[in-house]
Amino acid sequence: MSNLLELISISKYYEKQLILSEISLTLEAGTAVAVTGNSGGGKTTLLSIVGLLQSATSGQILVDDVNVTAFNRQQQAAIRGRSFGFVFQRARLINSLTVLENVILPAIFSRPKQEASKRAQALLTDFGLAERLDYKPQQLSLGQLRRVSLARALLLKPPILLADEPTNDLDPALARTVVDALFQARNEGAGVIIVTHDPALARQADIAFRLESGRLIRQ
Ligand SMILES: Nc1ncnc2c1ncn2[C@@H]1O[C@H](COP(=O)(O)OP(=O)(O)OP(=O)(O)O)[C@@H](O)[C@H]1O
Repeated sequence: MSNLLELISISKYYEKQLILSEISLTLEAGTAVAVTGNSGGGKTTLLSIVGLLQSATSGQILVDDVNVTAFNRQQQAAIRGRSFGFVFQRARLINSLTVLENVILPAIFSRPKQEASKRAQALLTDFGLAERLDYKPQQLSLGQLRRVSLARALLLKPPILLADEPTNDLDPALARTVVDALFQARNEGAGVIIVTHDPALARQADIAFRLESGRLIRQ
């Protein structure tokens, strides 16, 4: 199996506070990794560093064996678009676009519109949002926003999926659908990192870590 992602001794300080301490992690294709830990422990910070949304104070990040640590913003944005799908707490959806348009957005330059629209509609239907295609993000609940964000993340079948508390705000049946979609992507070869408070979800992953005092401890 190939390494999709490698973190080498990543540390992060906010001001003088150490949040992440020398974290090393390898993500292989077709593997789901769960990260649990206390609230405020740095899980979201870790995920946003992995996704090149913010930089670490020290350490290296390799994506597909390329060291991207020193890439500029534009280069990192290109890697993000190509390699990552994000399912984050604050889904960055565009308020002036409909649900369907938001989900199709990542594909506008790379796919025929019809093909992208078909897959987007299929994903949104799977996630119980068939009746909401023409809604705007501000007309949706948090749980619905989370599912729109998951559909958008899955649209282009990215090699790496990063999910921050993907089952929050969802009832058990919908949580199951979302978790199934993430593991289906894993089965199709994606590397998936899931930050979660849910021990049952963490147990389902191939490898589970706990973030404790800034260190990643394998469970
Ligand atoms: N931009 C920032 N500047 C300063 N401190 C920050 C910043 N972002 C996060 N922090 C602090 O870093 C710590 C880790 O935050 P983070 O959101 O990564 O934790 P978390 O484990 O994801 O928490 P939760 O489970 O509650 O979502 C917290 O104490 C938080 O207050």
